[in-house]
Amino acid sequence: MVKSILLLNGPNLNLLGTREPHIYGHTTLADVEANSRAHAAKHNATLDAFQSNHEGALVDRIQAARGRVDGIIINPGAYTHTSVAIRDALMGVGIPFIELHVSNVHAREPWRHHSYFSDKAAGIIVGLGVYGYQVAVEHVAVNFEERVKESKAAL
Ligand SMILES: O=C1C[C@@](O)(C(=O)O)C[C@@H](O)[C@@H]1O
Repeated sequence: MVKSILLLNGPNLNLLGTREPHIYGHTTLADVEANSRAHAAKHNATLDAFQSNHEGALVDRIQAARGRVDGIIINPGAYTHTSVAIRDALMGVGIPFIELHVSNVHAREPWRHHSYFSDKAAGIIVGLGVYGYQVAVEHVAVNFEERVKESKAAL
């Protein structure tokens, strides 16, 4: 059973709800996190949420999840397009993850089209607005069982 989910949000996602609402909508990060927790609970899973504007803090949080977390949902924000360090951290802990973007990055500036995460993600959710977080939680809680077994066997 998937018991423990970690939800990570990168830089500027603390401004959800007020930041460029025509792109990111009006829902706050606090609401996203509460809703994600509630959906995890429906599947008897716990969800920890962490947001940081600092790359190293996100790396530290991923490392601390090793052996404790079954699946990660990450919106790396702008680090999507730059961060080898966060990619390496995810690879290093071997925890399966979903990459998520509130906006459709592929319909935006060309430099948002490249991600350091997509080729390693179990799945990618883009452009569903904050509803994507709910989809990601449901998917991890219900469908990550096999991946969790594989990642635990590899530890
Ligand atoms: O900060 C963000 C948010 C984002 O990850 C999204 O959720 O759509 C897309 C990124 O390009 C951007 O830098």
